Amino acid sequence: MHGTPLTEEEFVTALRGLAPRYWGAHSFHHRLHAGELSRDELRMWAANRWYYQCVLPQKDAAIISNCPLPEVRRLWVERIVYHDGAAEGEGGAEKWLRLCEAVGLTRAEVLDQRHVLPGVRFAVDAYVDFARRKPWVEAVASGLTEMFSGHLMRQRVTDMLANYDWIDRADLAYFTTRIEAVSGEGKQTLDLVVAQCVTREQQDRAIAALSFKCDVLWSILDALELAGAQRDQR
Ligand SMILES: O=C(O)c1cc(C(=O)O)c2c(n1)C(=O)C(=O)c1cc(C(=O)O)[nH]c1-2
Repeated sequence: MHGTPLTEEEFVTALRGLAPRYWGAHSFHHRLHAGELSRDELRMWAANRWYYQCVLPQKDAAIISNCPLPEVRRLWVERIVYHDGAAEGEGGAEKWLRLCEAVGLTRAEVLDQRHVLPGVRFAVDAYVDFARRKPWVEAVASGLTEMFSGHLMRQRVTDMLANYDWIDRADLAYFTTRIEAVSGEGKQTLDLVVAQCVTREQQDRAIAALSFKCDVLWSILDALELAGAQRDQR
């Protein structure tokens, strides 16, 4: 049963209301920010998050392939170029690889995904699968976690520089660059979702999509936390 549509303000408030379920609140992120991760845990975090980073262009390509609107496809293609770069050795993915190297991983061991945990693979694959199967607006709405990520990434840069004295600002270029991009992208995504979701059913589906994405991100960190605890017991 779907009732009367929410006003724009109510809809945005409902979306933002999911903030407590965002991965910024996860204990693994708390430990990461507080400087409590061992070097090995930091390496596992970077190598596993690589899997998320490297499928993002496929997720965005799935949105494009399901979207009949040229004006949206034109916007969305920029996200693919952002991560993949306009040429070899450029783009977000390359910056993530440099962060991996800064925490002590070789490129080869990141690229062959040997450290990717089953739970992380499951969660990330579910995100791509969601974008392939669901109507494009829902897939776009699932990316609204970016509304919450700017603040978290800013905090991460400050905290990691303060709490891991062997990490330099240059090592965190992925985040410092991303912070700029995310404020624009987050607003663009929100405007698009608000414009497209005008019935209560569409609004409810968008809220459910964002809730699903919060679960995806949370599951990534659950898997990392559990793997760390299991290593400690050995
Ligand atoms: O560092 C973070 O906490 C964080 C979170 C998120 C997010 O909330 O999904 C993204 C990113 N970073 C990010 O760098 C990024 O490129 C990105 C793309 C997307 C997406 O769903 O399309 N989320 C995120």
